[in-house]
Amino acid sequence: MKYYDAIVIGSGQAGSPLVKQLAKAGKKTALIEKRFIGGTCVNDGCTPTKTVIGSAKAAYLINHSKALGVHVDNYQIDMKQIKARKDEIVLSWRNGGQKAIENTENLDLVFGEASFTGQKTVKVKLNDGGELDIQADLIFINTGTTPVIPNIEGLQEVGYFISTTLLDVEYIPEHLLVLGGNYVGLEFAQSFRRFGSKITVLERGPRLVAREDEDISEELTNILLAEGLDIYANAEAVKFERENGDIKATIIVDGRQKEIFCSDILIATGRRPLTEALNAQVAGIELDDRGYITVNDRLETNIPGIYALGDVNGGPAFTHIAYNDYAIVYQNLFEGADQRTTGRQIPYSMYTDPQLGRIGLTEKQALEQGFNIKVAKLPMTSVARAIETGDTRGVLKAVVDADTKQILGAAVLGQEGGEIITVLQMAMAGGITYDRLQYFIFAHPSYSESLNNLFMKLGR
Ligand SMILES: Cc1cc2nc3c(=O)[nH]c(=O)nc-3n(C[C@H](O)[C@H](O)[C@H](O)COP(=O)(O)OP(=O)(O)OC[C@H]3O[C@@H](n4cnc5c(N)ncnc54)[C@H](O)[C@@H]3O)c2cc1C
Ligand SMILES: NC(=O)c1ccc[n+]([C@@H]2O[C@H](COP(=O)([O-])OP(=O)(O)OC[C@H]3O[C@@H](n4cnc5c(N)ncnc54)[C@H](O)[C@@H]3O)[C@@H](O)[C@H]2O)c1
Repeated sequence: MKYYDAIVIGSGQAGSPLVKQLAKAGKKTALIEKRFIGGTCVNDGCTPTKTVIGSAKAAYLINHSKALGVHVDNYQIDMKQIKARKDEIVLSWRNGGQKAIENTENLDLVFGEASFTGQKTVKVKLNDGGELDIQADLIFINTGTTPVIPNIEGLQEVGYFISTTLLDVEYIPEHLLVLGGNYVGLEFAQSFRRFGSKITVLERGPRLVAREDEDISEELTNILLAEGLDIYANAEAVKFERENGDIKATIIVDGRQKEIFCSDILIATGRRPLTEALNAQVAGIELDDRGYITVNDRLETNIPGIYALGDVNGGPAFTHIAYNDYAIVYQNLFEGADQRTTGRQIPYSMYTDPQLGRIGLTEKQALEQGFNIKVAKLPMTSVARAIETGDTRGVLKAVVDADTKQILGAAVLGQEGGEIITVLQMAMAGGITYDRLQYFIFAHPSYSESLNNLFMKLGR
């Protein structure tokens, strides 16, 4: 048995910064990672998808440059080059992260799969053979999630992509059937449409991005339809089979059966926590009924000294939230702070093009919570910067408290939506009321300047 002060399981977006700080604080620390440094975000998620989305955007711009007086006769999509560029960027992040960890004193990096053997003891099945038994008083679990694969007749036989494997294709799928109409499904669907694939999206729920307000979902759906995607809501695949080299999908849309022929399938139907291998029950760690680790608002499990950070604790599954989990735990343990997850802001941005930036409450949530609200909306066609740049797709929407004038939430579907939402997030954090933003000085011509006109819609 080897003794440490701290063990971190998983080098995701919380574990990687945490191990360096633990070691710096003088704790003898072990980081156990079964795959790659950087976890999902660096290797399978944010970094590679946003790199591929960058290539897809270039294709879109070429296709739409004529309206700006720029005529391009010919262009080719080189999937091998797109993949190579993605690999290079991912590797540079992964290797840079690994080097920083290896160069940290007091920190052992162990490649292998960790599982609990007792309350504070862990066995590591080493990737290059053998096992290692370790023990520590402080244990931090940051094992993340993995895709959920629906149990559909014939799916295993015909084969399918998940987000990780689709990132490695070196050809353009002829007709990609995408199951799931949310973040993963839509970012990939739009990108591959721009590379030249025919795309069909099946969403089981009543509409795309169903957590958003209906008007935002509809606006985004119309943008994607205009790019040539076929979209079915209230839709599920019930059977797959091979027929003459194609995949025949039997689907049910609005209760009616239909057949679709496609060449490839992407499963983007959500993710589940990576807790099975952990053997958490041996340590007495409580999981919820979906397998997520239960934590309090300081991210500690029911076992004192064992924490769960990032996607695996069932909080909002975003990199910046995993990072904030790290910040909360670190500040509480080493800076004497009392940081909690309760009430923290949850911004996010979906990287369709245009992006959908979001912060705070939707209109529906604000009404459900009993606020007396006013809603402001401004189409991107009224935004000077968008008109001048040549892309007026989308809309800005803000929900405010009519009594206190506080901003309760906002959605920005438009160019730089993910950046504009940050301006609103800071206004919300600083308690800047909407009436002050009506005459706030923003640089001209910027997208953020449109916030003047957005809030003017609410009157003085
Ligand atoms: C396609 C895709 C695109 C995404 N894009 C975005 C985006 O644009 N913006 C955003 O904010 N979020 C995005 N996300 C979500 C984001 O990637 C995750 O929220 C983030 O990576 C969460 O990190 P984490 O720290 O919880 O764990 P992860 O990053 O998932 O890391 C967990 C690590 O633990 C390791 N591990 C698991 N079990 C064990 C074990 N038993 N022993 C040892 N090691 C183990 C895994 O190998 C992994 O390296 C995306 C996700 C996907 C799938
Ligand atoms: N830009 C970003 O921040 C970003 C990008 C990608 C992923 N992510 C994160 O990754 C996580 C996973 O994303 P995701 O899109 O895979 O999951 P998700 O849970 O967000 O969406 C899955 C969608 O699939 C639908 N669905 C489920 N089963 C289905 C079926 N059998 N047939 C058709 N539709 C079905 C659901 O109704 C839902 O709309 C998200 O929680 C998100 O936080 C974030």
